[in-house]
Amino acid sequence: MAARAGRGGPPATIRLPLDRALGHVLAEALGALTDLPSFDTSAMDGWAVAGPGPWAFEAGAGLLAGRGPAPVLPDGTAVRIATGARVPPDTTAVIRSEHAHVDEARGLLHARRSVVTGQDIRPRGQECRSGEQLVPAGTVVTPAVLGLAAAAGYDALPVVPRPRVDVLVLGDELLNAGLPHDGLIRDALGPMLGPWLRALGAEVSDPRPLGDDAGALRSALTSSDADLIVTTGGTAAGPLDHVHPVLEALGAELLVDGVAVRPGHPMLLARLSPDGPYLVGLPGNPLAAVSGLLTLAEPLLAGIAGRPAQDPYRALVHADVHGHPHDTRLVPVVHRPGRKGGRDHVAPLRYNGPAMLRGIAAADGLAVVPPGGVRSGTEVEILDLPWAPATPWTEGCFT
Ligand SMILES: Nc1nc2c(c(=O)[nH]1)N[C@H]1C(S)=C(S)[C@@H](COP(=O)(O)OP(=O)(O)OC[C@H]3O[C@@H](n4cnc5c(N)ncnc54)[C@H](O)[C@@H]3O)O[C@H]1N2
Ligand code: MOO
Repeated sequence: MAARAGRGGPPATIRLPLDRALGHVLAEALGALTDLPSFDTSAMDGWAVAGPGPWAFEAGAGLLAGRGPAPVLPDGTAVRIATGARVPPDTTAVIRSEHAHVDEARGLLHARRSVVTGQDIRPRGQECRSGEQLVPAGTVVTPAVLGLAAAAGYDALPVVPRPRVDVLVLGDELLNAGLPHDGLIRDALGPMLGPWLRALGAEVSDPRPLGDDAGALRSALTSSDADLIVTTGGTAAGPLDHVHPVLEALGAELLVDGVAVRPGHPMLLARLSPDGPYLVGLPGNPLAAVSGLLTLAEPLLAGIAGRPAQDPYRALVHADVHGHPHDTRLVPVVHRPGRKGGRDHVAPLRYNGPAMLRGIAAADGLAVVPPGGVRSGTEVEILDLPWAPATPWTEGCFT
């Protein structure tokens, strides 16, 4: 539902220079603007040779990287060549300097080992031809994608603008500094949500502490120009839980109003108006808020940003995990390699109560545990945390 909502409109496209494009999603596929390499290139420092040896050569620095085209290399001759230099036409092979014997007296070059035609030459177009697709639309621009784009001739990239997110932190009991005291506790969600949402590709404003003030919540919602508003706390039915009443007063459409998931069952997804921002209401219990982040905010943002949603996958779980009688549980897990011939698996972590963050801080994923629980050795679906990402588009392409 959240992913579908996010994909509702066509994603906008902007062009950003390479040094500002990191982390954005490509709005279009990147086609190579040139052959790569764009000329036959020496892969080693050594000698370009033509025909069978020994080869006559002239003294001097020879062919260097970054210079214009070299003249044709006549049969039976050799010329010094640097890594990255253009290989002269009619070159048979490049011989690495450590595999060559230079007879200065006779002006002859000998190979110390057999020479294979084409060795240590990177032929033009070896990596790609001009126009060939390098990276599909929807790919997140990583440092490596930036390098590839530059190599292929790009100065700017067509990307989807980052979704803008406002974070509103509700609760009179929250402190922003120091130790808990007198029933007051530290706000654990404000410091977590900005970086987490940025890791999902969003542009996030500083979290705004609003206390338990329905009027402040209402005016924050109506004055926001974000694509998504994330609230924390106030989703349940307590005396100071203002999220539902304020959404109702604003005529918002509730798309998800509670889920059969623990922790996180009161999470909600709403749209403030048909063209207005979405709102993800995260429960106040910190691990319950993480559940809502992964299952509502992440797919919604992926949809808005044109990014493919996480590919579901399963992994062996290494211990019995108890279940909720009728709801699905999300349990922090960490991936572990199999030892002594055992299979790779995930280990469930302790300290996974709804109000705890100790388990998730050590985790790289959440296991989806069906009602009733699972036995050790069962496969369960895993939701990755954003700092344990996969790159689904490479599968089948280069493997
Ligand atoms: N009668 C019922 N009460 C509750 C139910 C229920 O089904 N029936 N569900 C419980 C569950 S489960 C959750 S989760 C919470 C959700 O409540 P809210 O979203 O309204 O959250 P709050 O009441 O505001 O806070 C809950 C809890 O979390 C602490 N909190 C809130 N914000 C933060 C923060 N930014 N950093 C750290 N901790 C925070 C808050 O102090 C409370 O302890 O409702 C249950 N109640
Ligand atoms: O969402 Mo509560 O368990 O579901 O913390």
